[in-house]
Amino acid sequence: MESLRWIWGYIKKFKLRYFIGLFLALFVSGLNMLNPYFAGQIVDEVIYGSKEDLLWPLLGLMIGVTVFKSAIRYSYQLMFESVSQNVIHRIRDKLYHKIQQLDFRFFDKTKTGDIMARMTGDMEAVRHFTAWTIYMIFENFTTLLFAVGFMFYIHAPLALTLVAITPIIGFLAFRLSHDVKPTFSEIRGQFAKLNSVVQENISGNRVVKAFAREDYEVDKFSVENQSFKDKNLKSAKIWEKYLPVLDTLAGFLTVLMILIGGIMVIRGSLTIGELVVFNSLIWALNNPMRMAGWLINDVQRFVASAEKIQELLNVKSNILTPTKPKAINNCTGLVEFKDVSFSYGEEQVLTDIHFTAKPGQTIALIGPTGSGKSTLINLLCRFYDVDEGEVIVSNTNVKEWDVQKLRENTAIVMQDIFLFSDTIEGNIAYGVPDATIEEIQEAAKMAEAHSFIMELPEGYDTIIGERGVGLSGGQKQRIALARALLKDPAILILDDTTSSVDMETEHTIQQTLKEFNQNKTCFIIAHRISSIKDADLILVMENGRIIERGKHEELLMKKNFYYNVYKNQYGDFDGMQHSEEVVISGT
Ligand SMILES: Nc1ncnc2c1ncn2[C@@H]1O[C@H](COP(=O)(O)OP(=O)(O)OP(=O)(O)O)[C@@H](O)[C@H]1O
Repeated sequence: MESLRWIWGYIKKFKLRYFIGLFLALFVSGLNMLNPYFAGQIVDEVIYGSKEDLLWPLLGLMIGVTVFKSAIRYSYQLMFESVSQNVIHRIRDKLYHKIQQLDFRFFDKTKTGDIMARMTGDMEAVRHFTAWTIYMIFENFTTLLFAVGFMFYIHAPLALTLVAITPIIGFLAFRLSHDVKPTFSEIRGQFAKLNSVVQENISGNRVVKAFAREDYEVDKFSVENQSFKDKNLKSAKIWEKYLPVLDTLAGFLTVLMILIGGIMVIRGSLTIGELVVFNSLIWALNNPMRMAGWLINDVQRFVASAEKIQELLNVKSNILTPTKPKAINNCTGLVEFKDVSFSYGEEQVLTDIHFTAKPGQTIALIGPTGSGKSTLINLLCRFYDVDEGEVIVSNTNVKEWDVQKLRENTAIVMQDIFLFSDTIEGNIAYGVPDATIEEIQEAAKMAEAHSFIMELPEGYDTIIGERGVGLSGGQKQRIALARALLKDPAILILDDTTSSVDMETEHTIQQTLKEFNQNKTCFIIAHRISSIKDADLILVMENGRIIERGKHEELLMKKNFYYNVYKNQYGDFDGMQHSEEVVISGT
């Protein structure tokens, strides 16, 4: 019922068309009574009444009714199809819009394949229900009502005998509906799993091949595929139990009608013509019985899919713009972390983080993998909310910002670079769609990407494959950097952005960035000392805490974690020599 109410919310925008369709279906149900009536007239009046001149007009009427009925049926089928396409178009739009609003936590725990299953298979089940199932139920039901009414009008006792069987059918239909429903939920769930396996396999196909794990992947798929088959068969077994009974009852109805009707004809209480009418109308009783099983399946499939779609539509994002966000016209780039603690789940990932980054400063984050560097940045962009403390940007808590504005003022080059299957120009201009080609080229030059782009056969018009297939790791990083620089943000965040770029190119990029960042706040996460040594403030992180802070020289003097990293990267001799120089210059 809930699912019906939900789909009605979408259908009602097109209710005029839908009701005209239903009215036409009702009209056709009524027309369905005419040919049996004419057939009865041919028997009683033409054959037994010897009114041969009525034969051709009656046959003509029968042909006319058939053609007319087909034309009307075709037009209302088109109406239902058009409403269903409009409905599904709106739901798909809404779902896509919803997906854009959902936060990182949702994507952390939801598989892409699951979302894809809702956008495709579940949508199709809803479309089928709106376009076909509803009118089929209505058409079958109204035809049955007309037929029963007509039968009672012709011969009430015979009609009553035939109708007496319907409670059994009603009971069976109810049982089938009840038994089959959970299996459809299972099927939809399994379909989502199957989709996830396929999606992950395609996304990770290079890893699969590199590790020669094709057989393992095939086995993994087979397990899910088998389970999908089993769940479908389990569902089929349930309706296979009921469908033959419904079918037999439908057949039994014909036998019953011939038997009792025949006796009545012999006894003279029914004319042969009336028996012919009953015989022609019996399909209107039979058909709904035969269809009941299939239609119930369709309804339950729709309910399972509608529930899945509603579930996604009802997910609430935790990261929302407040009802009255603070109006910040000029983001200064001042960033303050005040005693920030954070966890993704049970385990604390950041503890007591505090620091201030002034406009124009470069803040570097270094530390072992998993120490919380990227997480800290995630809080700055409000991809997640802090558990304790405050993240303040431009003197305003990030929770008071309009989320979109906050992100417009930050540009991030993520560790896991994602490029769209679009031209290089389109990828660089992603954040600034109306940028001129000169501005795009300028950003590419700053990111040291211009020269390699120009060497490509189609330059900036080169279409890069999904996720940037066709480019080297360093090239992808430079395009992602250009994309961020083009935004000209108040806060620039580079998460391991030059890790795949050679030292020389990295050095050139750094020099360019120094000029570019003069009045911006820049965060650099890196593992290479060379990437961060010129930073105004280096935060050394371990286990979610800042364990050292200061400038390069100050940290070397501390001879602690940072010093050891430096020693490892530059070698003992050079490290010692350099640190001595530093100590000397620091004294
Ligand atoms: N989305 C997430 N859900 C749950 N745990 C996460 C998530 N992202 C990171 N973590 C965990 O949080 C901790 C910090 O991860 P984070 O990515 O911030 O580290 P990092 O210092 O940036 O590491 P690296 O240098 O390898 O990029 C790790 O233990 C990681 O497993």
